[in-house]
Amino acid sequence: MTDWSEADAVDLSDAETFETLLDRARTREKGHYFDFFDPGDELTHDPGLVLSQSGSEDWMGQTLNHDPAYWRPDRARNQGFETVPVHPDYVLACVMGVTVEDLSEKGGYFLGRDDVTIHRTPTPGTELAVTSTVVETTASSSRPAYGIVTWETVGRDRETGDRLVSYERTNMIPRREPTATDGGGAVADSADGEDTDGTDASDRDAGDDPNGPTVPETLVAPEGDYFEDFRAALDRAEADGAAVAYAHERGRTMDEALVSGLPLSTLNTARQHHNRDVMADSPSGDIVAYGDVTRSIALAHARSDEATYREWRYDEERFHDFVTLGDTIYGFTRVLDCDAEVGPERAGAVTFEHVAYNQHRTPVYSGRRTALVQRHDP
Ligand SMILES: C/C(=C\C(=O)SCCNC(=O)CCNC(=O)[C@H](O)C(C)(C)COP(=O)(O)OP(=O)(O)OC[C@H]1O[C@@H](n2cnc3c(N)ncnc32)[C@H](O)[C@@H]1OP(=O)(O)O)C(=O)O
Repeated sequence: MTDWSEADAVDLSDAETFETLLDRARTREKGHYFDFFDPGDELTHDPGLVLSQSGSEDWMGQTLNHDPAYWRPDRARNQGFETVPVHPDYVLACVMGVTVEDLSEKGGYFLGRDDVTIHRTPTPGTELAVTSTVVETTASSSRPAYGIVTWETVGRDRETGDRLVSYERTNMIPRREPTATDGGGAVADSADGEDTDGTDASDRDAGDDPNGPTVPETLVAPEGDYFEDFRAALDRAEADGAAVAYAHERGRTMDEALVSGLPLSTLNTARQHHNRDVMADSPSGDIVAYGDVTRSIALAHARSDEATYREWRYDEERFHDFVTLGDTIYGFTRVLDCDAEVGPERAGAVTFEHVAYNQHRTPVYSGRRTALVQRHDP
């Protein structure tokens, strides 16, 4: 009888032999199907990840988050940090990155995130301890091949146990037994970047169309980057029946470093970001950007037009469409509220709605953000 453990018993370099072997082999799968998750289940995410200055700097450089408080000791101290901290977008992306293997590596898409709180801004060298609890599992009525799962995730400092960030996140997760009626066609339609009605958004003037969307006639932009500038703009807009909303000039085209490099640096193992072979056959037709990268770029565009003091809270974050290699991400901001009573003397809270949109003017992300913004004269 052949001893198959003998090194020479099979020629693995012969293509035909190898293909036959592959056909017979069981694939040891990664990740979990929808059916695995039950409300109340708790999961501890084992990959330890140590937040690093180089990781944070790479994230900030690539996403255009160039706030000097996260690069320079003098500017960090000036903003109330003891030493240069790691950037909150990097922390959030790392906390979520290490959950992917347990929660969403099987596939499906990151749909949204709510109730995101930045509890502390850690320093380089902080080791993460991340846990998740299944909050809700629901069937998808439009996509029988998928279910929708919401988890609550908390990222802590492993040494002190202090909470760093917490949030609720929702993904579409494939079922073990997919049906033939997966609505992939609808996705393919939107993935090509065309509007579904076949028109270019720039051709439409909502104000002239009685059936068009309701939008304010006038949009006001703040005159400067400080808390008082945002408050003055809101006052001006209220007096004129206008809204405070503006676009940011910068754009960032999605390259390999952003689409595959940054998620992998957070230990995010979602195939969507790095396996072009599998993704060629998926609704998006190619690898897609990590939602946290897309979002961070849009927020960076907004922060470049704002004297940010601290990141604080985010809510109603939604990912509306795929972002693939070569897409360019721009940012648009609406100012919702200014609260002078919150925060330290030198800053006030401003609540924004930010949109990331692509070169076809299609929104790919939207979310609310409350940040502390510096005052002119504390
Ligand atoms: C991390 C990570 C992965 C990633 O980062 S992937 C990159 C970021 N995400 C994306 O690129 C997805 C972008 N979104 C889309 O392309 C479309 O939304 C999508 C996924 C194709 C779905 O399109 P639909 O038009 O079918 O979308 P619907 O709005 O109808 O949603 C489908 C069902 O989901 C429910 N739903 C949507 N958002 C939420 C939410 N926040 N909370 C709860 N449920 C939500 C929606 O109600 C629909 O339900 P039905 O019962 O009607 O099916 C990683 O791997 O973790």
